Amino acid sequence: MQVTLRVERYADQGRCVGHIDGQVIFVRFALPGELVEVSVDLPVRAKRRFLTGEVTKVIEPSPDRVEPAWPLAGPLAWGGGVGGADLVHVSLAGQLAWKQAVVQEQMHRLGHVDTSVKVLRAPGDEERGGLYWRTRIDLIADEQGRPSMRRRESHERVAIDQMPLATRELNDFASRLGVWSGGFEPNSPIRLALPDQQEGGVEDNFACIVSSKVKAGQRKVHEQVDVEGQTFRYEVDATGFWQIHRQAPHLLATAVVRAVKANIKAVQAPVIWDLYSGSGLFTLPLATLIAPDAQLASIEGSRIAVAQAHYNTQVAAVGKRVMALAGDVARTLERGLPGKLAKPDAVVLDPPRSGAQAAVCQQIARSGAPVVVYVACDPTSLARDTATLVGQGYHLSSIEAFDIYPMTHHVETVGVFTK
Ligand SMILES: C[S@@+](CC[C@H](N)C(=O)[O-])C[C@H]1O[C@@H](n2cnc3c(N)ncnc32)[C@H](O)[C@@H]1O
Repeated sequence: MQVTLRVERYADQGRCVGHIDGQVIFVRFALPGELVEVSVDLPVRAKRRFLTGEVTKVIEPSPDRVEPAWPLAGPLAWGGGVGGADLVHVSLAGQLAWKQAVVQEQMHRLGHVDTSVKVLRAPGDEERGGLYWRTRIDLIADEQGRPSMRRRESHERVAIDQMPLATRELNDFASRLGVWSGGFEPNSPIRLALPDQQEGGVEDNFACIVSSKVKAGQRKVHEQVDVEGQTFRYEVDATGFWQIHRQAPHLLATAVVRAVKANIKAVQAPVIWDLYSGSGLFTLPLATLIAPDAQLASIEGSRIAVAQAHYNTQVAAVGKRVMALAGDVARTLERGLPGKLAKPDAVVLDPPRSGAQAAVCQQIARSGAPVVVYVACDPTSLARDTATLVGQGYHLSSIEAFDIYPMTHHVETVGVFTK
């Protein structure tokens, strides 16, 4: 079914909201204020509270609308439908405005906090037009063994010979390896990882992993992150979690260290928790830059990541001050941490998209930590957890957001809570 409607405002998941015959519709590739023609999706269930659909024609465009820089990622009706770039029709300034509006709205609606959030663009993204930022990509071999991406709303796979969200170096590296020419076993998952170019880097510092097997490079890649004038080095499993934007590790680790430093000035030997700590991106600078006698407990669910965090802290000569624990955060905190570590002066947490959720927020509050630095990749989860933390006596003392996922609706937010 095709309908014409006036788009009203931003909604979640990169969609905007409108109405047809009094019924709510969430529209992909739209912008507020536009008059658009929309193809309404076939209903998944007979009884629906709302409809979904996608723009097929723009009759009155928003000033924020641009031609998709990567047409394959644009609307299906224009030959797109591929590839995780749901804001590819929005100018870079418009993307920041969109993300700011969504974070503020979610904090207001679910967090019950009115706040003004500035969304910062990562250095270099403006010049690159919001493209060429991923240091990791995941593809899947199609039936002919070529690297491909799935077309939305279908089982069709579209063979690709470049990935414009990946850095130019990663695209070139894939060309040199012959990745774009195919030859893979159909349906194999392909992961490519290439750390951002760094001086004095390690030889063969890349990974091409196909169906969990290393086809080229190494399973462990080496990352360098500059934080407050110091360079930190990490060994990271190429199949595991690492911030994907080339600038994200630097931006987030800097924001976290500054927030902790600013809030625990007077404490001589602070105790810090780093929850959902991955391979230790924040653990290393926190252990090094906050105070010479700081003690840290990091908690992470992936055993491989914990082994790497352990290795990374040993190499950085802070291993004695860090207890790297493997396990579920809620269960580990329930069991309790030993001695001084039980009473943190600051808690840093960087949970997955679902957030920390009420139980962990309550455990943090029970620990008595006066400062909580919350790194969130989903504003909805952050807003829900904000409501819990505020209910436990914290207030949101600052919030900033980073556009480390240009061309997509995703946004990273760092909230600092104090009591
Ligand atoms: C967003 S990542 C952050 C990692 C790290 N702070 C970084 O920036 O590299 C979230 C991490 O939480 C871990 N994780 C997810 N659920 C968990 C849980 N319930 N308990 C412990 N760790 C968990 C994941 O394995 C992942 O490494």
